Amino acid sequence: MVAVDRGRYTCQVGDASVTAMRARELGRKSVVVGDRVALVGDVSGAPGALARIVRIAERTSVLRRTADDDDTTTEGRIERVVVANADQLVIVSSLADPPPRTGFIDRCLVAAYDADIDPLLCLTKADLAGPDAVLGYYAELDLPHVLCRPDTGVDDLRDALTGRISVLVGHSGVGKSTLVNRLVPDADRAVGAVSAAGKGRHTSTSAVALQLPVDKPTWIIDTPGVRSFGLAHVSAESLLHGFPDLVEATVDCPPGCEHTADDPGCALDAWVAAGHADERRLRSYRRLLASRSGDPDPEASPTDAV
Ligand SMILES: Nc1nc2c(ncn2[C@@H]2O[C@H](COP(=O)(O)OP(=O)(O)OP(=O)(O)O)[C@@H](O)[C@H]2O)c(=O)[nH]1
Ligand SMILES: [Zn+2]
Repeated sequence: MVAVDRGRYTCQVGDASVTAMRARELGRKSVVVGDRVALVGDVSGAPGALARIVRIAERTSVLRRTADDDDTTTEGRIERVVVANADQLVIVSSLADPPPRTGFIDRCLVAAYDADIDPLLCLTKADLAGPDAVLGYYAELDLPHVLCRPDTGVDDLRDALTGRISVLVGHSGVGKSTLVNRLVPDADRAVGAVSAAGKGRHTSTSAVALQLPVDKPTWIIDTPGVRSFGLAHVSAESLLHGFPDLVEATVDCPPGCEHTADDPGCALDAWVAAGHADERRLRSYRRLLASRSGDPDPEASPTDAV
């Protein structure tokens, strides 16, 4: 399933784009972009033809987010499946305009590791600022990255995407639509101007899977609706696995240590003091830990940016 719009699902069957509705037998099961589905009815893709989705295949991966982990109401705690069956999460961050936000990248990394999806850091607007600050912050991680700028094309990114199903996430204005248009010239995603507030203008709306014109089956899933990655559904232990540069230290923590700044004897402080990991990574981890219990949104914190 490649797109959904007001209860109408678009499914790719060979070269045909088939419109389908949910069949009643699906019950309350959700169908999300990336799902492999079984269709019955008119699958010709002819104008006006309508098929029905009768079954959803077992998912190989599920990328989730909580709607908003600041919101402690039931609605705010609802866990949503963003995309099914992806094998790579492309975290798109601009190096300037808007400035990179490592807090957001860290959240995405947690979501990727939690879903067992490989992360790829895609740094855009390399013509405006260098990548050293961001790459320095992740120096202890084996994090693959690509740099994109207007004049050098997107060959490195295309190579990293080929043969995979990749989800693109990023704040508004980082240049995601620009990348998608260069990778899939037919996509025609709206490119907007960054607003004076640096927040970017919300120009694109619905998630969609697009096939890249390369020789292996290759998909990118653009998720313009995903503005943040609430992690309330991720356990404290899984959260720590989003910080592979810190996780090793915790074997020396006292039993029951929750690794907060208030935990006496938490081994993470000594680990960072000894120079094994960047102190800002520990602060970021503790902010995320706190955000899950309803404390102020760490993404709003100015210390979030490098
Ligand atoms: N200098 C520079 N500007 C870029 C680059 N890539 C994109 N831009 C500009 O950044 C602005 C935002 O680009 P978009 O592609 O619309 O960003 P987006 O992430 O899709 O934003 P939304 O559509 O709001 O989700 C546009 O004015 C682009 O022309 C780049 O590599 N360098
Ligand atoms: Zn600890």
